[in-house]
Amino acid sequence: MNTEGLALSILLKNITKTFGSIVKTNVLQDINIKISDNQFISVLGPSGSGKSTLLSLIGTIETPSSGTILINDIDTIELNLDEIADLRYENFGFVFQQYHLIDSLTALENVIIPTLTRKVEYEREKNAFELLELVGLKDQKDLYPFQLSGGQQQRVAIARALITKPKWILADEPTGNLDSKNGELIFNLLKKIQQEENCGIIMVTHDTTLAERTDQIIEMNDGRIQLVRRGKNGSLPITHI
Ligand SMILES: Nc1ncnc2c1ncn2[C@@H]1O[C@H](COP(=O)(O)OP(=O)(O)OP(=O)(O)O)[C@@H](O)[C@H]1O
Repeated sequence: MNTEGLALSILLKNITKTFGSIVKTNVLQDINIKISDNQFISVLGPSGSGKSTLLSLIGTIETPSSGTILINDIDTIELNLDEIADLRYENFGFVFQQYHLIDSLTALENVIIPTLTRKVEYEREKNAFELLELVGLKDQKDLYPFQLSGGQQQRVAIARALITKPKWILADEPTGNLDSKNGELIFNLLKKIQQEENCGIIMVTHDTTLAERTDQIIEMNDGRIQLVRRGKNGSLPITHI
């Protein structure tokens, strides 16, 4: 595999994930993957194949049962909980199928939320407003989630994921609750973010047509990576090792 010239930021080596102590369920096995910076990657596979678990492991929300995860050459196993939280904050923004906005806060306030426990060098409100502008919602900044459509709520959630200036957006079925028009809009927004904000995207999806439009597709089945292949326009190195 030729990854010369590309910064490698995520490496998963010999990963397994088992849930349960008495009744054990092997959810992921033999996961070996290298991901270079700033790619748009989709994860496809049947329900229960382990896509969300893989995303949670990459985002350091879950820990592997065995194997190694390196993020920017840092072995996550070596880190304590505070260090993991810092690494997660600096590298990952999360977007979910259900938007998980706080009902009692405005769009702008929802975007600011992830920064509140942190010291930041930028002006929170100004930055949040600029991100709402980026996702096309500056005029809706003072609206509450119930006043926004599903697609608009997902755009707020994407702005919220970007406020920490992450290196990666990890999106778990971001278009899963949306009709095809809004799904297309969210996909195009993620593509724009990849291109303009210098941010990689890893997106779990059931939508094969959208997946084909990403740089690389990781196909999963039964807890294993079956295939890693380029999307239709992808020209980047394959990441399966
Ligand atoms: N915390 C947990 N405890 C026990 N089993 C779990 C846990 N999380 C996931 N699983 C099991 O792991 C398997 C993979 O789940 P996962 O959500 O990763 O699959 P998925 O491919 O994302 O599925 P879907 O497309 O339906 O969201 C499933 O059988 C699920 O029941």
